[in-house]
Amino acid sequence: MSHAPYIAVEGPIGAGKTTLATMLAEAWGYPLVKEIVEENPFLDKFYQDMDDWSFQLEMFFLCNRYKQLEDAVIPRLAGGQAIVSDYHIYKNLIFSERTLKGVKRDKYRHIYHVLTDDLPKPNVIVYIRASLDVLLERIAKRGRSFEEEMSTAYLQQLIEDYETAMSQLAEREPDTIILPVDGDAVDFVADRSEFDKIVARVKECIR
Ligand SMILES: Nc1ncnc2c1ncn2[C@@H]1O[C@H](COP(=O)(O)OP(=O)(O)OP(=O)(O)O)[C@@H](O)[C@H]1O
Ligand SMILES: Nc1nc(=O)c2ncn([C@H]3C[C@H](O)[C@@H](CO)O3)c2[nH]1
Repeated sequence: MSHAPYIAVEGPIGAGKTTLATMLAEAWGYPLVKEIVEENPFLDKFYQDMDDWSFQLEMFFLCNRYKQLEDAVIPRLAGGQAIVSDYHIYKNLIFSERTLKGVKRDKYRHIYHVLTDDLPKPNVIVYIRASLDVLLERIAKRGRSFEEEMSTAYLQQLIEDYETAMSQLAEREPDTIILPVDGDAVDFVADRSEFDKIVARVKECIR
């Protein structure tokens, strides 16, 4: 491994990333880098009018995640210490390729690569896959008001975008191991033994 364990959890909206990343960080006593959601000033506007607000939202997420990497991830890895994150910065590109068009997409791609190409990459991405029905149920259960505006078609598209993006990432970054978890069948919240199996699989990757 090129640096200390850096474990990211990924998957489409509501898959359980924060839940699993929190459990993993607690199990190992590693710090957790968590996505900023409630303080995001553009999310509710974005869900009301995606075309109008997508560039602002994508730039906000990108700058925010870049800052978290700069402040929390890079210094920790430089000190030889492990960290868990409930996202991989690559998700910015998964979303932006879907939400942006034309000149704004080109500009965003450029800024994304300038900012992220030399950042440390996770050793492992735990990729939670889940079906549309399960995601819809979890999003509804969580009850964030701005997500009530989210269309089913958008969520279905993101499920497919994640599948494509994860296989492209596996080819482009062979040093990052992608561990798929079946989020429909594996309930790591209710069943501790399922969580323990995920822990064991991640451990295998970071030995
Ligand atoms: N395995 C699971 N079984 C049942 N409920 C779950 C499971 N994992 C997560 N949940 C619940 O589903 C909801 C969404 O989970 P969570 O917030 O962890 O998802 P997320 O992937 O981080 O979402 P987002 O993409 O919005 O950041 C929460 O209410 C959480 O308690
Ligand atoms: N457009 C867009 N780009 C992103 O990079 C991104 N990251 C997360 N999200 C949305 C999903 C949840 O509603 C909520 C919390 O994850 O924010 C995003 N939306």
